[in-house]
Amino acid sequence: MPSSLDEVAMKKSTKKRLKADLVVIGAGAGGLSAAAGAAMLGLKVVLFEKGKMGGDCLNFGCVPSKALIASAKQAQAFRTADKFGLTSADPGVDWKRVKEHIQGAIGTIEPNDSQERFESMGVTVIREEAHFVTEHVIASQTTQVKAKRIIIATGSRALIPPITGLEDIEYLTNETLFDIDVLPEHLAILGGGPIGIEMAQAFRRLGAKVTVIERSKALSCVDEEHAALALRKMREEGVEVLEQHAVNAVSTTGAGIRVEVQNAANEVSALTASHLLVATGRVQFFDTLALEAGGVEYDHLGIKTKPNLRSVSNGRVWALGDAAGRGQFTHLAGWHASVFVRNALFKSATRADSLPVPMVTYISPEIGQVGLTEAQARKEYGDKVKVSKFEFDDIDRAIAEKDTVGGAKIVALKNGTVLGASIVGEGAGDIIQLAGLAMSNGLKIKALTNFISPYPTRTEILKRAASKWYEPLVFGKKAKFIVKILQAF
Ligand SMILES: Cc1cc2nc3c(=O)[nH]c(=O)nc-3n(C[C@H](O)[C@H](O)[C@H](O)COP(=O)(O)OP(=O)(O)OC[C@H]3O[C@@H](n4cnc5c(N)ncnc54)[C@H](O)[C@@H]3O)c2cc1C
Ligand SMILES: NC(=O)c1ccc[n+]([C@@H]2O[C@H](COP(=O)([O-])OP(=O)(O)OC[C@H]3O[C@@H](n4cnc5c(N)ncnc54)[C@H](O)[C@@H]3O)[C@@H](O)[C@H]2O)c1
Repeated sequence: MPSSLDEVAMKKSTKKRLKADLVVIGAGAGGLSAAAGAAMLGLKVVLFEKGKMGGDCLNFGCVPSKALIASAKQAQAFRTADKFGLTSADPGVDWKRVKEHIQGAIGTIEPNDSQERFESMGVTVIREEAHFVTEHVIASQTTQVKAKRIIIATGSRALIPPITGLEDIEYLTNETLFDIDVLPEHLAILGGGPIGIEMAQAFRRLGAKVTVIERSKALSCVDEEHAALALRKMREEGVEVLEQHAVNAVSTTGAGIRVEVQNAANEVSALTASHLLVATGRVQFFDTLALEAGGVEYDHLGIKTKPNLRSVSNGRVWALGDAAGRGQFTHLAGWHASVFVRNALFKSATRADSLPVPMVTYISPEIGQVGLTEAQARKEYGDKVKVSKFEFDDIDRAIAEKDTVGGAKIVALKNGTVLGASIVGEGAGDIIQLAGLAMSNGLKIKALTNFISPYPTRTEILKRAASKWYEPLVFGKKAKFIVKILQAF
């Protein structure tokens, strides 16, 4: 029930007053999916967005980065055409038109996330910054809403590390990268996570010199062996990846941005780049939300929530997406919205961690990962773990397409329970979904052998990796003996 404090807050305010079943703060992947679901189920929803509808993914994240990667992939195809009997060429890169392509992709998707679309669903959209007034009441500059439930889906922003001189120079983040006027001559990238590595290969393929500076290991989030293969291929394309390198200081000189680095042996050197991208992770920002007024506890990871994403301290509040501090993916934010709808509206008891979350790194070769990596599984389950592998160089479609780099590995317990899978190679992000389906539905490795895979596809690799698991059994002495006996009947 609303407290008297809420009533006082509502009465004292001169703002427009509304009542809602659900207030959603943030119109990114998480907030929009939850708002749409609730509105379609007949709830009165008020949605606050202080910036662009669609949040990070549409405007400064997945969509522009994947559009850029698509341009870069085409540029690379020019260079490597010779292997198909075509004449290779150095692609002419028109950065202005590449940017138009990026904006075109955003523009095509934008209507799905637009204010008009949500208003047509019956959602009240307020394009202002929102904050808590009490545990029940959310306000923006013009409006105050008393809500039965509140969703915090406020996302994250680039974490800016405390590096000497960084605040005094003009550096780029994901919010400014896709707006730059010229293609960088030399792009230095701080951070070898998914953002740094994806952008490194894309800009290199478009013609920039690229140096990634990673303080520990690049792509540490995925299977070690597969990350090493992908990084080797990127280095062969000319991307410089400095691992175990700390950045001591940055400054602007006449020649550009000077980055002073120190390697693991404490040797100091410097490079000068035309542009510097900071991609050293993300941080949730709750500074303007007045969470204390809402009685919402949080820490450096995000809003403190129960396994069903409900706040530990204010039962009316739910946290979705990046703000929940449980991973940063658009598909995860979408799943969080589903967890909210199932729990809050259908009173089910779905946990946010009840399904494995796949991740795809959109480089060439692409890396798709779901569940535990081999190293994680061995650490947790020791010698109960068995790994089954298959390489693309024995997949006919890959051979026909002259792209046999990489392979698949399935990590399972010896009883066939799939713990994880990783694929490196063209199409990995699509292929990994089969493993995700199996894991999400408790299917054992046998299920990955028990379907007809169309020939010739790259997806066949998962079935071949799973079939390898059974090779000793199917083609072993025991099987041969049984077949021999059966021939007598
Ligand atoms: C360069 C880059 C590439 C990425 N690529 C991928 C990818 O390929 N695949 C993938 O799955 N993920 C990718 N991600 C991650 C993905 O973008 C995020 O995980 C996802 O956008 C999170 O969605 P969200 O709804 O939690 O937050 P967001 O999309 O960040 O939305 C939050 C919204 O809340 C608004 N907001 C914040 N505070 C307030 C307030 N007080 N009042 C009103 N509004 C507020 C913000 O303006 C924002 O619009 C990428 C991220 C980056 C940066
Ligand atoms: N394909 C995808 O799905 C995709 C693509 C991009 C981003 N994302 C999401 O966005 C999140 C953020 O990506 P990200 O790459 O910024 O972060 P990240 O946290 O994944 O990686 C940051 C990297 O920067 C390094 N680092 C931190 N401080 C440093 C410093 N001072 N100097 C040098 N290196 C430093 C870290 O060791 C780490 O390797 C990802 O975790 C992911 O969830 C997903």
